[in-house]
Amino acid sequence: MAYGLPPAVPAAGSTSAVKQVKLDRECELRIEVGNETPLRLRLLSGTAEIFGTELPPEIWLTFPPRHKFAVFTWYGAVVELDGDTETDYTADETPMVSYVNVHAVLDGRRSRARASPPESDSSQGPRVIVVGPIDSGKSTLSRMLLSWAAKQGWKPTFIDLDIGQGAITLPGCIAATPIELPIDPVEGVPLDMPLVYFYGHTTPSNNVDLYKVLVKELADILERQFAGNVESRAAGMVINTMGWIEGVGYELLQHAISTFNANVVLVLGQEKLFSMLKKDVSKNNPTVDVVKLQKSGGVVSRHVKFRQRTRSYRIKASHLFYSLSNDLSPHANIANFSDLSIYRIGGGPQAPHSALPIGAKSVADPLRLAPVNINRELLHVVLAVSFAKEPEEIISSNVAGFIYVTDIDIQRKKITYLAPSPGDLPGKFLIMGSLTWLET
Ligand SMILES: Nc1ncnc2c1ncn2[C@@H]1O[C@H](COP(=O)(O)OP(=O)(O)OP(=O)(O)O)[C@@H](O)[C@H]1O
Repeated sequence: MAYGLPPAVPAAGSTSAVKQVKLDRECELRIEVGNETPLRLRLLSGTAEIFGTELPPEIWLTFPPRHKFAVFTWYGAVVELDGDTETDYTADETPMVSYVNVHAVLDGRRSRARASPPESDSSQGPRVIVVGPIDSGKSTLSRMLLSWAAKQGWKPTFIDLDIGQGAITLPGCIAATPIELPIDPVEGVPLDMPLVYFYGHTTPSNNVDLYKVLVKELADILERQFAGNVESRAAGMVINTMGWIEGVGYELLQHAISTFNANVVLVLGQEKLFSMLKKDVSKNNPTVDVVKLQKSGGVVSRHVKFRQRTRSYRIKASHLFYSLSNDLSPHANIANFSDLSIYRIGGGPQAPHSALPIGAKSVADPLRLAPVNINRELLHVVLAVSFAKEPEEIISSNVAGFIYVTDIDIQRKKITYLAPSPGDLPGKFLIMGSLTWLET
């Protein structure tokens, strides 16, 4: 957690002043931190939580500019704020009681799973998938359910299928990680041991087949892990999804539900999606619970610009450089072109249209592996470092981390990149998508 120093005395003329807010039971303080400076907040008395994680008493937490969150209290609390906010207001109507009721049901199922014979089907805890349109609060609800479960000693697995935002790692990835402690309200999901697959684009329409293949790979590997781990099997999983719910987006939701064998579908904020899923999911498997939940009035809708900004912020902010070493300060490395084998997935045969027989259509193979020639186009591109030992394993392998190309010297055939640690990369094969990052 980002623990801060005691409050500084505000400078003369400063607009930020320390203020106290008293919250009655079951109320929340909704905050958008100002655009320029961080906000410090502490709990003075009572008890309160941020998205399921309890606040430590009297310790200042520092939230970065533009951060949006809520401090909720079940029994009443007084909090203190130090700094500028874009907005802060208290709400007494929240869906928190219905959310915690869902948690209680899941908790019961976890206990029953733990009490069942290890080999039996009933030893599988809840597999929850959270779905809904963009900005319906899916990530936030996933986070609460995970933190409440962790607080009670469970170690549920968090799976993030949202390639647009990427709560675990970079956008363009799908990932899973065990949650052993309530999620830090400032730092977010821990990056200790994520299992990451690189899709390489921020929308699934770039390559729907590849997206499905990677979801299946992730599900298969988790299934194997669960088979050997009674504790995580009983704790189950919480799956966060994309806000794309129409057309192919809907098909991908159904694909995720069946691939992960989800048995609880939580639908946030949309009646139509709920009734469609209730019909379609129950048809295939009547034992799946499809539950409608109210969207919180506090969820802040982020316009496209802000999304792009958070996306590049996330890429910048350490996630690009997470590595197994957990060293978050990037190192600049130089390699020869011949040292790196870069591949792209999909895109169809390279034969130009004119080379095909008249009337023939080029059949784009979405899973085709194509070697990439190093040229200036790679500048500012984010590449994933695959664990694959052979090129044929690239699609089915997870990734160790990412590098970011900062310079290409065509004459000397040298490539300069930022990586999480100095020295050799943990794998020889690199994957390129459409993910770039330009510091602005
Ligand atoms: N009760 C609340 N009070 C204040 N802010 C909130 C509240 N609930 C959620 N938010 C904020 O609203 C924003 C959107 O919420 P969230 O990320 O959960 O939505 P989402 O449905 O997952 O979005 P997406 O489809 O883009 O992934 C986040 O910045 C989150 O911190």
